[in-house]
Amino acid sequence: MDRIRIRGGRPLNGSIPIGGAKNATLPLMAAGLLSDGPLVLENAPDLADIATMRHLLAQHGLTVVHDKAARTLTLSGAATNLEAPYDLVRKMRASVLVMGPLVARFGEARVSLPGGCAIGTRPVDLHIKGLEQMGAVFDLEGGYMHAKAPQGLKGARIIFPQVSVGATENLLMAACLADGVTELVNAAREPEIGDLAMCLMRMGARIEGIGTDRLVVEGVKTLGAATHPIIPDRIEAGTYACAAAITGGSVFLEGARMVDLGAVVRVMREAGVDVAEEHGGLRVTRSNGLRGADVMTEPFPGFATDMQAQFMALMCVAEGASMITETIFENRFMHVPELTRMGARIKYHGQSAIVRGVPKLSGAPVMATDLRASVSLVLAGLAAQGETIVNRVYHLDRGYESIERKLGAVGAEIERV
Ligand SMILES: CC(=O)N[C@H]1[C@@H](OP(=O)(O)OP(=O)(O)OC[C@H]2O[C@@H](n3ccc(=O)[nH]c3=O)[C@H](O)[C@@H]2O)O[C@H](CO)[C@@H](O)[C@@H]1O
Ligand SMILES: C=C(OP(=O)(O)O)C(=O)O
Repeated sequence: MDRIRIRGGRPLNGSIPIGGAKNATLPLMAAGLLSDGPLVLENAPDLADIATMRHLLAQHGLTVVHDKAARTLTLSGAATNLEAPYDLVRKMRASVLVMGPLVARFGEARVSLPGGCAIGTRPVDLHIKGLEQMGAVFDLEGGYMHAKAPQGLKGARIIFPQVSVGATENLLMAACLADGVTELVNAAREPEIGDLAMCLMRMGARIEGIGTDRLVVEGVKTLGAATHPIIPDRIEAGTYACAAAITGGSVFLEGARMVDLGAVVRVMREAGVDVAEEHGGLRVTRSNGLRGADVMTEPFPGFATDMQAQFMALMCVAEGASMITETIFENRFMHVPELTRMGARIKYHGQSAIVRGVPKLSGAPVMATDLRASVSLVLAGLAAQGETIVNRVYHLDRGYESIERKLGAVGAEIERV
């Protein structure tokens, strides 16, 4: 059951529930290492990455209970093993988020270096440099980062030379238990960071500047129990917004919030898609033709790199040309050759792609190497004439819960085969 078959050409109409954000849940789970808990995370999605993080934390010694019916994750206990093994870290890069909490609370961590991945080299130097500034000493041995801070971490002024979501999260968590004040300058402002900060505050942390690029954290001795609702997944919402738009339908995205979508809504409107706030969610409707629109990926509130592939699929059937520039990751156009196999006209050079819209795509067997590239092929398949088979569905299961059920419920002809 690792392929999805789609027969395209049906406009989507109805309502799609948006789950808790994968990219908020993963750091929130890592925050469970900072206290004995219990930390109760509400609105938890059921995704492969969440299961991987659960395994990682369990092998550190935490008790992690995922009540899928109640959609809660409950984390409790203290870490007894300070090593994050290669086998789990290579499966999911966000595993590196255990490093800050482990060093801050236990004075030591041994975390496998994640290595590169399909979308770029993705080094973790900013995580390491920040922790070093806070007094940790690093050794690299056998592919592992071994960090030690036997006297605990100390507050520091850390100026990020480049915006990094993961490094901001790791250092924010570490700073909560450091001695003194930590200032994170040029911090990432993604909604998932605000969500993490809110949860840490509920656990007893002292943080100022939430939602800005300067976070100031006054370390405390211990953190405690908390219950925290996870924010809705803005990338899942944006993806289904593209599904409504590419099929010429009208879909209500239950739970989605305009404020989290940043530039994505502005660009979709420029492309001729109507996005409106309604009670409890967003309605996305496309009644007329799509127009080409240019985008450049940027840190939040700019256009999210995690929406680039989906927007490109949309632009494949727009009238006119669109220029799509990827500035965050150096290799995030792996969907281009696959979209081309479906009849798209795309040329790319370096970090920019020109998409010239065509009236129709045609279904084909396709495969992709990462999560968002895979879902862009599902979107193209929904609009294409004939049958599309998307292979390697395990990529989709990392970030989209019940994708075939959610799309099927609004009229798509889609099944797992
Ligand atoms: C689990 C999670 O939340 N993943 C998201 C997170 O990934 P992640 O946290 O890995 O992404 P970053 O924001 O750290 O990466 C941004 C850029 O900075 C570079 N960099 C990062 C750290 C570092 O130490 N050195 C360095 O050079 C990266 O290679 C990349 O080019 O933010 C990305 C950018 O919005 C999203 O695409 C991912 O979906
Ligand atoms: C790139 C992504 O995730 P990760 O950082 O976990 O690889 C993503 O969610 O699109």
